Amino acid sequence: MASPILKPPEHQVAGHSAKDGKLGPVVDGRGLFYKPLQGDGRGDSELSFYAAFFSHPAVPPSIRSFFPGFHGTHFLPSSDGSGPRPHLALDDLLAAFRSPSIIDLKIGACTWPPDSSDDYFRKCIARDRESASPTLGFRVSGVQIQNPGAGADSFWRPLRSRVRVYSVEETRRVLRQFVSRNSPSTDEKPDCDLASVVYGAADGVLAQLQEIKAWFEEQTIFHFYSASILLIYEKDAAAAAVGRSSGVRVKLVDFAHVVEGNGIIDHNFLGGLSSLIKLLFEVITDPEGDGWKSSKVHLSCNNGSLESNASVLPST
Ligand SMILES: Nc1ncnc2c1ncn2[C@@H]1O[C@H](COP(=O)(O)OP(=O)(O)OP(=O)(O)O)[C@@H](O)[C@H]1O
Ligand SMILES: O=P(O)(O)O[C@@H]1[C@H](O)[C@H](O)[C@@H](OP(=O)(O)O)[C@H](OP(=O)(O)O)[C@H]1O
Repeated sequence: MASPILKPPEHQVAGHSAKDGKLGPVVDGRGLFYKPLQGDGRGDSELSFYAAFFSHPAVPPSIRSFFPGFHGTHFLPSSDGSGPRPHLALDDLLAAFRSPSIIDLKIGACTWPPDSSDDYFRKCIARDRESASPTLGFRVSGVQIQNPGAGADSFWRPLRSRVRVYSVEETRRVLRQFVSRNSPSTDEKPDCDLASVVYGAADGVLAQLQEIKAWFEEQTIFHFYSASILLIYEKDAAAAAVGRSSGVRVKLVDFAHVVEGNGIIDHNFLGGLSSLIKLLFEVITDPEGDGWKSSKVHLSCNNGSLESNASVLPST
């Protein structure tokens, strides 16, 4: 069989990109996503995580299914032309989708593991403070939303430099735009028409997040700093899903900063996940988006604490 042609993924919404001669992931068009091992120990750390996670007897198969399948490392040419280097071979989570809407949500008020260097701590906290992470316990890292009015292959992709500094209000809004049929690129109020299917169906986002949360309420094996949850769905499939599977996928990615849990609950990830669940639930129960009130949130973090007076959580 001829070797597959490797190319940058068409639907990558965050992280390092192989476009423009830079180092980033490539796909083979046959179902695999190859992520180059990054330097500074990050690549080795992510590789160790995948090896430990998929061989750990205490991780239930149902939880493994929320992670990309791991197929070892492959020596492949680097997309930046720097020669062959090891790549993690992962399931291509987008392989089955033609026009996917995708959002990458970086989970945790705190994005740096304990024992990070001072430089790394400073880099992370500077980015976190520009974002909704300290307040919400998660932030949007990237998003693309299919724009139905403009054709199946037309997407709204806000600039990543804007997305990563989204305020709480902007985060709430994009979670509504994500499940709306009206155009995300206008000032129109998001109609949230697909929220009950995408977020609320029996096999939808909330049901899957609750399953993940139930595991995080018990597991003390790993602490997931700076990992992301990807939400992926196809608008046409969701619109036609009445009584059938919504086809929505929830996946965890990006494990360069996972550390051992040492018998302690991952409060940082669990807190962000709970906050995300609450906001998504609000989209279903309050599609008009009126039930919000101002409250003060205080989230403790490695090396410090963060406080905010912003309007944050939905009233209950
Ligand atoms: N297995 C996968 N299949 C398909 N797409 C993926 C997969 N893993 C990641 N992606 C895409 O690549 C993006 C970046 O992934 P990831 O966070 O792992 O990369 P990264 O370069 O380590 O990111 P960062 O710079 O934020 O640490 C995700 O937002 C998603 O769009
Ligand atoms: O969210 P953005 O805007 O995509 O920014 C990136 C994000 O913060 C990553 O988590 C970080 O990698 P690490 O988590 O591994 O530090 C990366 O650093 P890098 O550019 O130094 O790789 C940033 O560029």
